[in-house]
Amino acid sequence: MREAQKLVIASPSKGRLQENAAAFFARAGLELTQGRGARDYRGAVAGVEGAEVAYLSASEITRRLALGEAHLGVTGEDLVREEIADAESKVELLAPLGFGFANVVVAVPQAWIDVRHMSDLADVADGFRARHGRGLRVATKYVNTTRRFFTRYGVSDYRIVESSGATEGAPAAGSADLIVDITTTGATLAANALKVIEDGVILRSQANLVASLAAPWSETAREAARIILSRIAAEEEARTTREVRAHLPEAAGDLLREAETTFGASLRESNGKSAAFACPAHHVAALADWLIAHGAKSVASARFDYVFRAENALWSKLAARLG
Ligand SMILES: Nc1ncnc2c1ncn2[C@@H]1O[C@H](COP(=O)(O)OP(=O)(O)OP(=O)(O)O)[C@@H](O)[C@H]1O
Ligand SMILES: O=P(O)(O)OC[C@H]1O[C@H](OP(=O)(O)OP(=O)(O)O)[C@H](O)[C@@H]1O
Ligand SMILES: [Mg+2]
Repeated sequence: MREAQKLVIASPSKGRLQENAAAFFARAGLELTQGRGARDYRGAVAGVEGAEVAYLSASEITRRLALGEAHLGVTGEDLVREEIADAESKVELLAPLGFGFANVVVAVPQAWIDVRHMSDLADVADGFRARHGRGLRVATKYVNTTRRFFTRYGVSDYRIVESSGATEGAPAAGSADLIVDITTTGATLAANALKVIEDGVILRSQANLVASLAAPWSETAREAARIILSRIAAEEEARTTREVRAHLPEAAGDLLREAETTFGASLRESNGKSAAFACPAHHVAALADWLIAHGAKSVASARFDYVFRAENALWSKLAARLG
């Protein structure tokens, strides 16, 4: 009974997301340990009471989140949209994680030279049965995603051929006419003489940190989630922010305020001779140039390890949904 009250974090145990997910938790200073039992695939979070880790495939993680059998998980948005009916009400996508990028696309044989847009595909579908005596066949494991997208574009006369592997081979093998599948580099599509329909990118997916709204959010689970999310948020802010220190002849207030608004930086301290900003990492060079142009003698930037805030944005987002 007490076990069931713990926070369950589901982390990919195999496939494309495994290594990056482990690295993501490690960066946040969360050491996930794996239990000994190879059958068990359960672990813990070092130093965080009340949390346990379930190592599962990305697809199984998505299913458990929907069922409320895991509280937090790392999985692809493509799987969330496909596997969870009414995803908005069952889970909360807390944060995109910057890895596991892949597009879910509609792809047809390159030989279909007249088919470039979804409207062309709708025309083909309409005339296909008259010409071939049967409707179009679409090979995919993204059944729900395909149905929603095809309906939106008025493609109606088709049949789905469920495919769980080597989907790209289906048209050449003669078991389907076109496919809906996930692609990153496009190499597999090209190797199978397929092309992506121009407006046929259904979803630009990446790995997300996802919370279940259906899970039993006991006090223990909430407290563990709050701690874990504050570390994740602190690491994320540290990774995307730099401290910028400038030695200025006179740290005029107007100048500092202009620096803040122009570069999205926030002034942390200033004392007439020097000023320190927290600045988005991608604006550091521009801010430094600008400060030097406005009289700074030197500008140095440094990384933070963690930036903890009283207001934890990730936890606030989740708490608001949990009520
Ligand atoms: N090139 C890619 N191909 C497929 N998935 C990718 C790719 N890049 C990132 N992903 C993401 O990784 C998720 C898991 O895919 P992966 O193929 O690793 O699963 P798996 O654990 O091997 O399970 P399965 O056996 O069902 O494929 C995808 O749903 C997607 O979100
Ligand atoms: O656009 P690309 O970079 O070529 O990647 C796309 C391929 O990668 C995935 O398969 P995966 O290697 O995961 O094998 P699987 O089908 O066994 O899951 C996906 O199903 C595509 O087949
Ligand atoms: Mg795969």
